[in-house]
Amino acid sequence: MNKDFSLIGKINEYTGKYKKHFILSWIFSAISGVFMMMPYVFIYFIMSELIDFFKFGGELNSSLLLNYGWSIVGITVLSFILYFTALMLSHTTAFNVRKNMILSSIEKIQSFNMGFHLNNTSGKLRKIIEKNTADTETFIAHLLPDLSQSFVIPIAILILILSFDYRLGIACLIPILIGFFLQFVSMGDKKTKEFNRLYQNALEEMNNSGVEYVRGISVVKVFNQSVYSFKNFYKSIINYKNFVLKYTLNFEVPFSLFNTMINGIFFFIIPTAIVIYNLTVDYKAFILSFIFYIVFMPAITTTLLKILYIANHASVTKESIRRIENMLNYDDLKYSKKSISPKDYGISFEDVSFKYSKNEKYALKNISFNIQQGEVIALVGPSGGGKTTIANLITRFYDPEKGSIKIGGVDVKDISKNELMDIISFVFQENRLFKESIYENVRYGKLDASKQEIMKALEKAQCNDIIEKLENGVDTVIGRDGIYLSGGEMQRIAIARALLKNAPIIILDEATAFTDPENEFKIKQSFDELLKGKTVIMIAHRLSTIKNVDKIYLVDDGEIIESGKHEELLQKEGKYLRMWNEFTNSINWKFKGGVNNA
Ligand SMILES: Nc1ncnc2c1ncn2[C@@H]1O[C@H](COP(=O)(O)OP(=O)(O)OP(=O)(O)O)[C@@H](O)[C@H]1O
Repeated sequence: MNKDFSLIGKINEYTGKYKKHFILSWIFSAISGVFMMMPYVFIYFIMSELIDFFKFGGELNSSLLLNYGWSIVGITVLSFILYFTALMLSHTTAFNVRKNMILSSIEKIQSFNMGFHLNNTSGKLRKIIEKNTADTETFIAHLLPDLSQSFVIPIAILILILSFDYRLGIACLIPILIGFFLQFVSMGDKKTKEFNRLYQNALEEMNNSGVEYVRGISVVKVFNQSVYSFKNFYKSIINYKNFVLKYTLNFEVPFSLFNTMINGIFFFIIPTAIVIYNLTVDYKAFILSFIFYIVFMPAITTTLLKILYIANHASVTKESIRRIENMLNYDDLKYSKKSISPKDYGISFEDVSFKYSKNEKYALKNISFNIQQGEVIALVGPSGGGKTTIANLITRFYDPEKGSIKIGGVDVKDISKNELMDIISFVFQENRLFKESIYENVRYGKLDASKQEIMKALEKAQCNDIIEKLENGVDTVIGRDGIYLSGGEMQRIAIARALLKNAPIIILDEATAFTDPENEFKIKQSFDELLKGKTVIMIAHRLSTIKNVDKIYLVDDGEIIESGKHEELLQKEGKYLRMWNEFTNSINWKFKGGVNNA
């Protein structure tokens, strides 16, 4: 979203049922702003009485003065009460706007396909949502009431300064206008917007690399490094510092001039007063006005500085909202309305080409292959060859640029999102378990599963030994009270979840990558259960695990360069044979070293 938008209009979109609070906060604050100016009028009347008394003598009308005094107290108290109410209302609005922004962002993010999530880490998304909604909340809570005052008070000031003595009023206006002109020239709306954009970029970069740094702290510690060695983080801190410093120094002269101008109203008003004094005949009116302007000056200066402060924050908030909306402006995959159910669970790739982004090379080039329902196939090949990409396309984490992917003869684009997710189970390289009980973690596979079904899945996935050693059994919360599971144990829980889901298509991505021999044996047993009668796509590096599959596809540089059964591929004496030899050599090498994990 690069179009300009109205900040108030945008905030209003998120107020929900708190729209009334939002409007009332504005009204109360505006009235309070007008009331804040009124004591100056009474001060003028008091001064008028005093000048008459000192000049002409006679009796001082003390009851009138007392009335004026009490009026000042009353109006000031009323103004405070109104402002306080406005702040209460603006705070309630702010909390709710933030809540609505977070909820709608999460709802939208959740609906995006996995491609979005693979390219945007959860840490990055969290930072964007948290920081920008916090900026918006602060603005609404603390500055929104002042924003309405910044419209009303200048008008009130203008009326006041021009109505007592317009000549002195103009003398006041000259430095104000010069000050704002200087400020506008040096820091116009466009420049402020650009500054805020660059500032937030620098801040975001520093935050993101900070998260990366914290995540990699174990490496930093093991290698006895410091923050200086973590180049990205260090660079982003220096970048941020340089940017802010350079920009601040840019405004050293214009901002000092602005400040001097609006604080230097006396410099204009005193010479004007001297000239008018020599011309005027009504000395009382003149002296009265002059004293009034002297008393009123600080109110003008404070208000003007406040307006500048609000304008700056409004620009920051606008940029914050723009960032959230840009993130949510993701071009998600389109799902067909017709939604056809596949006839069976065979998978075919027909001349599929794909690249992750326009400027990158093709990750897959004209790939075609067929997997029959119930077949177990394996994708092997060098790192970066395109194995995971094939799996990502079946689940529609992305759509191919060319060609089509079909399940049971139906293009995956024509299968509804829910059905596609229901018919495929994905066992990832790193299986994420939620910070919940083992029972709940497995239940995510099928939300309406009975306890019996869940326990059965755990048993089939060879998880009994894990549950037995934990005091609270299946109710043990993983990640709490120092209870953590090993990679292999987490994998078995994830397999139990997949078993419970009982999807007809299973994709295993490097499923045995992190396991020790004992765990691997158990995992193999649980796999046998999981894979029974299913269409299976295995992505594997350890060739020993896929020797018996129905068909092996060797994917290299985005192409299938060899395919067939293990024996057939060996006979071809091509790349697969070389990989197999390297694999068996590595086993022998490990044997010599006395360790064999293959
Ligand atoms: N999210 C992504 N964005 C951009 N490029 C990507 C992304 N994921 C993979 N690639 C690129 O696509 C190509 C294929 O990667 P892919 O992960 O499919 O290979 P792989 O065979 O599964 O590798 P490995 O065995 O190391 O997991 C590589 O060049 C990789 O750099």
